[in-house]
Amino acid sequence: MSVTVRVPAKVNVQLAVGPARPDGFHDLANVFLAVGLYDEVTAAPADELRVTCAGPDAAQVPLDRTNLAARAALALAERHGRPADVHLHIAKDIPVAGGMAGGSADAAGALLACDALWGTGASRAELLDICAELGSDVPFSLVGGAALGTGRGERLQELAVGGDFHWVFAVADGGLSTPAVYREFDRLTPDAPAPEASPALLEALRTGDAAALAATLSNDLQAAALSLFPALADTLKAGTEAGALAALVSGSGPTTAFLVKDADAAERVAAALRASGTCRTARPATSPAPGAGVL
Ligand SMILES: C[C@](O)(CO)[C@H](O)COP(=O)(O)OP(=O)(O)OC[C@H]1O[C@@H](n2ccc(N)nc2=O)[C@H](O)[C@@H]1O
Ligand SMILES: Nc1ncnc2c1ncn2[C@@H]1O[C@H](COP(=O)(O)OP(=O)(O)OP(=O)(O)O)[C@@H](O)[C@H]1O
Repeated sequence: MSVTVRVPAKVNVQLAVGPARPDGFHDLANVFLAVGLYDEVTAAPADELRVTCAGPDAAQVPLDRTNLAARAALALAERHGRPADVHLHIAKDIPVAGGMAGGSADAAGALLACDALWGTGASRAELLDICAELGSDVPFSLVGGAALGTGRGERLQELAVGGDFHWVFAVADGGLSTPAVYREFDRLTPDAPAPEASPALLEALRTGDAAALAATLSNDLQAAALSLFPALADTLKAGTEAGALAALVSGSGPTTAFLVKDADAAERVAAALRASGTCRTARPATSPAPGAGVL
């Protein structure tokens, strides 16, 4: 018997970042939107904890206990006083170290898959609690849809979305370390104001208005990501020239996100980005996508 869970990637349509806190994290107003690029995590009984991974970026994924999926299984097992005797297989389609919460998706997926496999019966509140311990983005990977994350991004308020949005994601050659991008933000922004969600952006999500969303997208980490990975400016320019409504760095990058009018525009912009030579590949996807779910 095995259990497979599908989990979406995310893009941050607003990422407002405050000053560094005493614990090293930053307070955020983080508007998450789940997008239809997915990892699948399968949990099956095994003699001991084992992780395998397949997919184009699999070589960059650690298979030891530092893997976020393994950490999720260990955290659930420990709380319930049982061994983490499970084989976790990750079918990886979300870019690694790309700012799309791929590791977080695998953590949320492993948690849900182990809960079902082991019959743990953890409540939603307990699962969300474990998610928050594992990482700031992990609760959103479980919930999906759209949500405003406050605190370090782990305290979620679900948001209504009035329609589908179409995107293209340009996958960069290489990754960026999330802590390094936050450190660069601190260096570039010595007097960051307290973060606040944009009412105009929340309204654009609520009405499903792509043009209004395009006018309100923002990412306070973008300048830091560009400072560490200057070639991203060429990718942003290529997508904009190809007709995207708006372009921004996804979270801590280096994946870049292009909001487009419809599915046809997504195919056109993706083709232009691939031909531009400014990214490794370009992937169309729609949002919102559902959160982690057993298949
Ligand atoms: C950039 C985003 O992806 C936007 O959603 C997230 O803020 C990052 O979330 P994540 O990868 O789950 O991050 P965590 O695993 O919780 O933290 C990794 C590191 O990122 C930095 N970090 C993360 C979240 C936050 N609110 N402030 C931070 O400064 C810290 O240096 C932390 O040590
Ligand atoms: N299951 C996992 N999948 C991918 N990377 C993992 C996983 N577990 C641990 N890692 C490590 O975490 C690092 C960041 O990977 P991840 O793909 O989660 O980055 P990210 O998408 O930029 O994260 P975020 O958007 O949440 O900041 C990788 O370089 C890898 O070493």
